[in-house]
Amino acid sequence: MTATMPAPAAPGPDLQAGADVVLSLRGVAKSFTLHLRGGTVLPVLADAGFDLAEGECLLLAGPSGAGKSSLLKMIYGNYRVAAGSIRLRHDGAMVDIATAGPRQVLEIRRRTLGYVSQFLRVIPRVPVLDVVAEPALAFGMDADAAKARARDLLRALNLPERLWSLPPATFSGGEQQRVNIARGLAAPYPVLLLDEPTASLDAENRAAVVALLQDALARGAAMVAIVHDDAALGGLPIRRLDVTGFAGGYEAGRHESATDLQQKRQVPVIDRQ
Ligand SMILES: Nc1ncnc2c1ncn2[C@@H]1O[C@H](COP(=O)(O)OP(=O)(O)OP(=O)(O)O)[C@@H](O)[C@H]1O
Repeated sequence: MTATMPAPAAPGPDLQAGADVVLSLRGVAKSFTLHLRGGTVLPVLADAGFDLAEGECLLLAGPSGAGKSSLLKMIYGNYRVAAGSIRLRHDGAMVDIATAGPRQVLEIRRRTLGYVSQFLRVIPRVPVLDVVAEPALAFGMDADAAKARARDLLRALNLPERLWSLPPATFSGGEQQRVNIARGLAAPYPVLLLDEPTASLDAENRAAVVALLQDALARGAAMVAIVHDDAALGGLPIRRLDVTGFAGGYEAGRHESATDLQQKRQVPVIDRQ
C-alpha cells in the first residue's frame, strides 16, 4: 500500500521554527526475529523520532549496537519498520516510507534519497566513471552532464585519473570508499543518508569529503550521518542526536527496557530484515 500524507501540521521537538521539514520520524521501532534461534525477538529501537530540515546535518551518535545503521536502513526502506512513521518529502508531498510500496521506494531512491553505505557494492566489470555517473543518469541528468559530474567528484576526492576506466573491485578500501561517496553524491538528492562515509580515509581525503558535504548542505540537501569519530565531520554544522537510549526510549522521551519491549511483543514480528 502506498500512503501519501499531507505535510506535518507542527514541527517536531528539535526543529527550528519555520524550518522546512524534509524528513520526519515518529515512534519508530525495530526488532529482529532470529528464525534460526527459535524465533527469538531482538528489540533494537523503540519510539525513535526526529525532524530534519533542508540544509541540516543530523549526526546519529551512540554506542555500537544502539541501532544507528538499522535506523538508516529503515529510512532507506531496506529494513521494515515494526512501528511508527518515516515521512519523507518526495515530489512536494510527505510520503511514509514505512508503508510505501516497493515501486514507490525505488522511485524515491532514484530522485529524492541518496545512501552512502559503509561498503561499495557494484556490478562487476563496470568502470568507476560509469559506477559514479549511474545515479546521476537515473536522476535524469543527460549523459554528458552525468559523466562531467562524475569526473568532478572523482577529482575532488583525489581518485587518480588512471583508475577511472577500471572496475573498482580490486581497489583499496579507501579508494572504494571514495568511489562510494562520489556515487552517493552524483545526483542532487534532497536527502542523504551517510553511514560512516569517512571511516577508511586519511585526513586529506576526509577533508575532501567534508568539503563536498558542505557543498551539498549549501544547495539545501539534508543529511543524516553516522560517524564514530565526531572530528570526521569537523567543520560541518551538525546537530547531534544521541541514540544511546533508543533501545530504552528516545531522547527526552519515556524509557523502556529491552525486557519491557520483549514482553510487549508477544507476537513475533516477521521481517524482511
Ligand atoms: N539483519 C539483522 N538481523 C539480526 N540482527 C540485526 C540485524 N541488523 C542489525 N542487527 C542487530 O541490531 C542491533 C543494532 O545494530 P546496528 O548495526 O543498527 O547498530 P549500530 O548502532 O549501527 O552499531 P555500530 O555502531 O557498531 O555500527 C545489533 O545488536 C545487531 O546485532
